[in-house]
Parts: sequence; C-alpha cells; structure tokens
Amino acid sequence: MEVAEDRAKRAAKTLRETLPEVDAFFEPDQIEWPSLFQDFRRWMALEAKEESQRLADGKQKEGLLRGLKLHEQWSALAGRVICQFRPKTQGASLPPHRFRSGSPVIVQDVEQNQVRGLVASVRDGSIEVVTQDFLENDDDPFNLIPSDDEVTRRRMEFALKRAASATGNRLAELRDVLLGEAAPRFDASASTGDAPRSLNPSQWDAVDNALRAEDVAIIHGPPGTGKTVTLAHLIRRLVDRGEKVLACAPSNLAVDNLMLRVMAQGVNAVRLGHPARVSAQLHDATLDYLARSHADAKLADKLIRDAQAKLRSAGRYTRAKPAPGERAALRDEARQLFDDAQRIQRQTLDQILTGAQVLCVTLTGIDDDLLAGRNFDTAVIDEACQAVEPACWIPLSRSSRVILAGDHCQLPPTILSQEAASAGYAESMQQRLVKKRPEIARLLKRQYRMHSSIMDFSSLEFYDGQLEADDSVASHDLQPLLNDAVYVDPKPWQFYDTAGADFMEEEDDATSSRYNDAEARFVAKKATQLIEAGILPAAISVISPYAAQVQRLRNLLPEGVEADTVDGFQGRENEAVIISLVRSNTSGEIGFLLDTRRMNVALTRPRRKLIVVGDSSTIGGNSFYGRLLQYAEAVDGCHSVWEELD
Ligand SMILES: Nc1ncnc2c1ncn2[C@@H]1O[C@H](COP(=O)(O)OP(=O)(O)OP(=O)(O)O)[C@@H](O)[C@H]1O
Repeated sequence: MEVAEDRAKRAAKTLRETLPEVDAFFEPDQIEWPSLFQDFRRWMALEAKEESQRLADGKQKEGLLRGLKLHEQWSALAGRVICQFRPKTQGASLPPHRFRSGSPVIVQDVEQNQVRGLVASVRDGSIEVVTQDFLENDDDPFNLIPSDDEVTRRRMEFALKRAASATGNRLAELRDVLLGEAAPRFDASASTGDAPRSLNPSQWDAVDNALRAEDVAIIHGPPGTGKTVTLAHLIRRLVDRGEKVLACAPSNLAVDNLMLRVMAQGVNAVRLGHPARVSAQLHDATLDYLARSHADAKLADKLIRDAQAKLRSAGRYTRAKPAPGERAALRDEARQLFDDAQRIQRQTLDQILTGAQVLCVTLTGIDDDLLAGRNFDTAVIDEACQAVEPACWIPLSRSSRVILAGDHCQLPPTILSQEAASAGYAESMQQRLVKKRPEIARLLKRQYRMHSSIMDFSSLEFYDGQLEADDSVASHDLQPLLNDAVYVDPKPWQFYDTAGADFMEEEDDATSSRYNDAEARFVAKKATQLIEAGILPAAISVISPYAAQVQRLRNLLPEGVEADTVDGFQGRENEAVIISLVRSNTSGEIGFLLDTRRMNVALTRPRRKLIVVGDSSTIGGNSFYGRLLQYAEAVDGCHSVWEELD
C-alpha cells in the first residue's frame, strides 16, 4: 500500500509536471529576499488565507462539481491537454455550478491529487478543462473546484522570485531602481520627435518623458484626462523606434480598451488570454484565433485526428487476440503524431508572437510557459493603481523598462484581507514610486469630461489645482438636454442637505452595510424630476459608497436609471450623476467615506450635472467634507431637502 510520504511525493510530482513554473517552489529557498518582497509574500499569504476562508465559508461550495467521469482527453494547442468531463450517469446534465469558459479550476482525483486547469467550454452535459498534461487515474471520479486566484498567486510569487534572484543583468538593475536603491535614469539627449497635434501639451510632456526614461516613468492621469489615448500614442512611438512592447492592465476590460486604442494607431497587436474573456471586437486579434486560422493549423488538426484514431483502435475490443505489442505500437504512433502536432502548433505560436509588435494581456494572464524566454523592451501598465504591486512585477520581470499609467488619487486595488490591506498591500507600485520619486511622474492636466465647476473641487483637493477643463466641456451643462415643460435647476453642482429631516442611516443585519431609506426615496425623486425635464434615464446614474443603499436604490429608481457602488462605477461617466452619501448619525461617524479617494471617484463621474445628497451635521466634522460643504456654498449649490419635502 502506498504510504503517505509516497503519496505526498507523487502529488508534488503531479503538480510539478502540471505547471513548469511551480518547479521553483519545490527547490530549497536560497534567495535573499528584499524586505519589500518579504512583505509582499506575507501579504499574499494573508490574502490567500482570507480567500480560502471565504471559499470554505461561502456559498462557493455550491459551485463545486463532484464525482465527474473523465470521458475523454486529447492533446491541444501549446502542448496542453483538453479533458472532457461528464456526469456519471450517461446523458445527464451537469448539476448547478459556477464555472464559465475561462474559469481557473482545480481538478482533484480520488487520491486528492490536484492539477490546475482552465475551463475551455461548458455545455449542458459536459465541461472541458485545459490542463498541462494528461490526467492519471482516469477511471475514477474527479472533482472540479473553482480556483480563481491560485494561478495568479503563483505567477506573482514566481515573478518576485525571478526579480529577487537576478544578478548582473538588466532585471537586477531595474529591480534596484524600483526598490529605491538606484536612481532612475532619463536620456535628456534622446530624440523623441515632434509633438503630434492630436495630443495636448501635458499629454505630450508625459509621452516625451516616457520616451526618455531608461528605467521607469509614470503617467498620472486624473479622471477624463485621456490617459489611455496618451498611452496608445506612446506605444505607437515605441514601436516606431523598433521596440517590442508588452501592454498590460489589471483587468480584461482595461486591456481591451487599451488595445482598441493601440490598434487605432495602426499598430499590429496580438491579444493573449482566454477568448471568452476578451471583447468580441478583438476576437480576430487573439492569439487563439490567429493560431487557429494559421495555414499550418489544418495540418496539426489532421495529425491530432489521426492520433486519436490510432488511440481508439488501440483501445478497441477485438475478437481475435491482437499480435503481441500491436496495441503498444499503436499508442506509440499516436504519441508520435501528438508530438508532431504539438511541435507544429508551437512553431505557429512562435511565429505569431515574434511577428507582433505589441502583446496585450492582463498582468496576471502572462503565461510563462507561453512566453518562454521572450523579453520586451518596454512594459506598459495601464490602470496601474488598480493592481497590487506583485502583479506589476510579472510583466516587468521580462522587460527592460516599465511605464506605469494610472491615478493614485482614485481607488486602490481591492484587498480581501484587512490585515494585509492595513499593513500596506493596498499601496500600488505607482503610489509607492510617486511618493519616493515624484520627479519621474507627469500629470495629465486637461480633462475632457466635466463642467469646470464639477472639476474644480477635485482638482483643488487632489491635484494641487492643476486640472483644466477643455473648452469643449468647460461650460457644458444640462441646458441643451432639457425640455421646456418642466423646470429643473441646470446648475452643474448641487448639494442637498438632509440635516434635521430625520433621514437616519441603518445597518443591514446580514452584510453590515449601511443604508438610508428616506435618502434613497429623495434620490429617486431627484432622478424622476430630471427625467420629467427631458433627461434620458440612461443619461442618469446614481452612485453610493454602500452596497446596501445601492440595493434599495435599484428598487426605487425610475426604469433605466442605473445605480452602482462607487467601486463599481470607477472608470465610467454619465451626463448626470447623483451621489447618495447615506451616513446620518449623531456621533459623526462616516466609516467608508473616510477614504477620500473613493469620494474623488464619485465626484468626478458626471459630465454636466452632479447632485450630492448627504447629512451636513454628520459629515461636516470631517475636514474634507467640511471643505466640500464650503465649496457647495461657493458655487451657490447648497440646498436643504426641506425645500422639496411634500
Ligand atoms: N488630446 C485630446 N484631444 C481631444 N480629446 C481627447 C484628447 N485626449 C483624450 N481625449 C478624449 O478624452 C476622453 C477620455 O480619454 P481616455 O479614455 O483616454 O481617458 P482616460 O483618462 O483613460 O479615462 P479614465 O478617466 O476612464 O481613466 C475620450 O473621449 C478621448 O477621446
């Protein structure tokens, strides 16, 4: 019988074979970790613990698929294997689960061996998972366990390890600069070309600075200032001077957004990542699509079909006893055909990757196996302040230089572990570097979204008053969108004070999130007035820091008016935005509102009109909200809900 030790060894071996990058973790750790990296590793462990705790406690347990039968497995692109699972009962549907195409998954066999994979497709009666190798124990049942961040964490750990252990090479130099041990260098004499007419002066200044950077530069892009447009232009210039660029962002949405702008600049970009997670507009530019439509793909497919046919005949029952070794020979031939197919597929991928000027991918979607020994001249990271720092080390550990773009005055990355967040995990690389080396950052100053009254408060509070509104938006208000039938005040900035009206906050028992029913009703009334005055419901958004309030608002708002949390609305805009602050208590407690970066996001979403609803007696004791109330006075935007109570 297999003893526990053997079993553990075998599990380790299975893992090792599954993800080559995992190898490093089985080697004794002889690395001298920089102290910041030690912090990262501790915080990542805390985050992992919190996450598995949530998985264990939460309803995610229902998402498991248990006791599936491995129906078939076959070789696929880039040396991977596709495993098709079905319910034990033939023809049955899968029970309810939460897997979607592209979900990371742990495939667990009866002996608790775990192999990591990615869901390739889901049908009513089957689910296909991509793994690194063929599964063993294929007659026994398997469990599929959702594993959203396992792969991500390993990639981050591996990148840190690679950076920490680098000596005498470019990565070692870059690491020293990024950890503050060496000064970032800029080439003052580099020729960066002429400023294009399509960029404004601060955008060009940021591009020029990034083109001169030899190690790192930062583009600080406040709301609506054209950060992505600027980055796309920078990438065009980098490509023009012959560079290979890795263009990344923390989310698929942000990568797609950047890639669309890069392609609009006429650059040949390839999108890495699971097609299910890529915008339909970009499907034809995904590596997957390009590989499938490549001239050699048909040949590889044919080899795979031949191999499968041989495997089938090797397994087929025949009346006559097969000649000794006949089945083994068929299996060998099949293996050979699979190997040939994989070699062709690998060559195809290499060709496509080598031909691309820019590869676009999420930070944690960078697959070491796929990119193998590839290095890049520049890594460009959009929405860099939305990423935890270890994630940024993934692209930069294979690049000579890094350009970060984002706004550290808006929301930081979401961290599950309170302990890790308060210890420093929520501080992004951009924020850390800007604090230490403000001279490497350039601020984009002209914004193309907000009326200047909406912009001014945020500009004064967060950007030293340096923002300016482009002429196209500086004085645009609701007036052109209104009808004559019903009057609403077209003023761009209004504060409705609920003080004294008995609009008290309450706490949701289940989630501890706050809500304020009377305030929600008032907000719905303001939205209705705007609609009656001619504003389309889709042009109005309501946002609140509190999820419980958003739930209530969704039930009360006129049809077509959307409500979301501030966090959910980051990166978006609308013509009119109403903010529901919720907090109203006698002790002046403002909880979540204390993070003024969240309020900065909320206050900078509207284009033409902002209405803030809140209790001045609760929020006014805080200096930031005190100044907000003064600002409302200064723009003649102060009102009391008493004016409108029925
Ligand atoms: N130089 C420019 N001239 C005219 N319009 C511009 C210029 N730069 C940006 N814009 C416009 O400003 C808007 C915002 O641009 P973009 O999406 O790049 O901004 P962003 O800063 O990435 O946005 P976010 O605030 O969501 O981070 C777009 O409509 C874009 O066309």
